[in-house]
Amino acid sequence: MTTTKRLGPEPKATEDEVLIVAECFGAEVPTFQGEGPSCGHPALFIRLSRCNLTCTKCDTKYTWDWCRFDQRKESTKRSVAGLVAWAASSPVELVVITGGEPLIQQARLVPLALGLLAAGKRVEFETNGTIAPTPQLVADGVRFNVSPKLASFGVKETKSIVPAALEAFVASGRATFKFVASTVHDLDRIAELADAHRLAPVWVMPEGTTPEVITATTRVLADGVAARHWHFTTRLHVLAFADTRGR
Ligand SMILES: Nc1nc2[nH]cc(C(=O)O)c2c(=O)[nH]1
Ligand code: SF4
Ligand SMILES: [Mg+2]
Repeated sequence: MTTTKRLGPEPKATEDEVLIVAECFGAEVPTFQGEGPSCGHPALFIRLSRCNLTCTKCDTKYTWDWCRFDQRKESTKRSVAGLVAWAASSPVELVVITGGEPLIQQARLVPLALGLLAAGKRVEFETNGTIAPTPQLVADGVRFNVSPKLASFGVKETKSIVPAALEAFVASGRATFKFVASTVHDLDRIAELADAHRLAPVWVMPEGTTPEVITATTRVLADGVAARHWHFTTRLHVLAFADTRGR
């Protein structure tokens, strides 16, 4: 086989091959997947900009709240090829694609996910569960951590709970449902939603951006989660790295 040396710069990516990215991390300064079924696994992160919800308790408002943050400073266009090359240059196997809400850019995520899989990675999406995944995105090696937002998270459930999208995630066979909770009352609401939409497996994660709040909330929630035979996850990056941006 002959190889052709490319002369000059990389060809410019077309709009179809470009994603709006808030930040990529985990390669230069290593970290773990801090949440959910892969908690504790070494991971790379691609955080996409933009969200279709406006939760008051959101901890990544720099992906969508342009009253507080400068959109031009907080987002960059990155080519799919460049993102795959970035991930491929690291030995870390798991790539977490988060946001914001990553599935807003779903069409362009298909080549990204397929490129990452071809490079030997596995892929987890952190999604709010309001946008159904297309069949092309539901590939072997891809998982969805679906995090439907409760009213107590500061969003109207008429916006955050989209039954058809939740049903599509259930049907994918590749989703876990990871609810952020602060109180035992939140657990009752999670049970109602899980029953109504047949969501399984259910994971509960304590809300909080400090180790103190996470520990206190873990103690509030643990008995109720255990009694329902649900799964529990902490937020390891908050405990380990004090919720530093880029960890
Ligand atoms: N270490 C680490 N793990 C994470 N898992 C989900 C994250 C997110 O922001 O979606 C996240 C994050 O921001 N950092
Ligand atoms: S869905 Fe997630 S990223 Fe979007 S506003 Fe709510 S917490 Fe923030
Ligand atoms: Mg986070």
